[in-house]
Amino acid sequence: MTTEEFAPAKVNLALHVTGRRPDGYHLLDSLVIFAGVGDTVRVAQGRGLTLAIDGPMGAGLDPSDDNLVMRAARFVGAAESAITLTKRLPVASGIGGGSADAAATLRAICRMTGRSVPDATTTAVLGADVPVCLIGRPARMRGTGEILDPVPDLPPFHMVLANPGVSVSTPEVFRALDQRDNAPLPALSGLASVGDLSGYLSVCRNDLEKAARELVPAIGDVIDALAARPGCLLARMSGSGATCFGIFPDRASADAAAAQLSAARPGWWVVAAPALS
Ligand SMILES: C[C@](O)(CO)[C@H](O)COP(=O)(O)OP(=O)(O)OC[C@H]1O[C@@H](n2ccc(N)nc2=O)[C@H](O)[C@@H]1O
Ligand SMILES: Nc1ncnc2c1ncn2[C@@H]1O[C@H](COP(=O)(O)OP(=O)(O)OP(=O)(O)O)[C@@H](O)[C@H]1O
Repeated sequence: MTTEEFAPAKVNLALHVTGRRPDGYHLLDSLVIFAGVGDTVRVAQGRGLTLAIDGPMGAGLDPSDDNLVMRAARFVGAAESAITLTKRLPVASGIGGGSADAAATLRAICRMTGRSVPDATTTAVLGADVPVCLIGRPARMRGTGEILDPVPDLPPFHMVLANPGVSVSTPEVFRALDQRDNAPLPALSGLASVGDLSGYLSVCRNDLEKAARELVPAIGDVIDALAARPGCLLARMSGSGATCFGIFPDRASADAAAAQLSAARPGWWVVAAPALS
């Protein structure tokens, strides 16, 4: 028997840094959604616990015991599992690929073995983004990532995700912040249309963007290039970067923008994808 789970990209539509704990971890207030592009985790019965990695973004990723897939498998006590990760999301790029893979692994192994999926909060030991990835639905994420609240239904919309091909170290970005006590997100309500959503987001921020742009100036080029595409309602960085997203009202405008951007910037990773509801 083989079981397969999709590991969708996580997108922080807004990310406010509201404080810092004594242990150095930051308090966040973030509107998180998922995109219809991601990695795949396949689990089959195996001898021992093994991991193989393929896919267009798999080359630089080590299938060792430290891989988040292996850590997640051990977390739920998997012993006899042959896991294959098909990596399509760029590594260390602000869209939570490793966390999404960990969450998909937890779901796949629990389904296969009949165990119940762990409570999301307990999975924060695997990484701050793992709980929200395990929930896998739009959420308001607070604390250091473990406080998750559902959000009112969001309107359908499409995104273009773009990454300049430079990996970014999350701890380095947090360390470089010059302000850590920003206001929380405004109340989430009245987001019936994509215009309402982009209006709401335009008064929010990604508080990691300034520090990330100082470390990786190409992030500014990506945001400018997305914002210049016809139909783009808002462009912003996700997570700690360097992937940025543009919001588009429909699939046709997102597909056209992605095609234009890929042609203009052949070295970038560019993809159009719907927001998952
Ligand atoms: C930036 C976000 O992607 C937003 O969704 C997450 O907060 C980061 O999630 P993640 O990559 O799963 O993060 P982890 O692997 O747990 O942490 C990497 C490092 O980021 C810093 N970190 C992470 C989360 C957080 N709330 N405060 C932090 O200061 C810590 O230095 C930590 O050592
Ligand atoms: N399965 C995996 N996929 C990606 N990265 C992994 C994986 N396992 C371990 N890692 C390591 O985790 C680190 C973060 O990678 P990831 O792609 O999750 O970053 P990210 O997209 O910036 O995450 P976030 O948005 O949560 O900050 C990298 O240094 C990478 O080597």
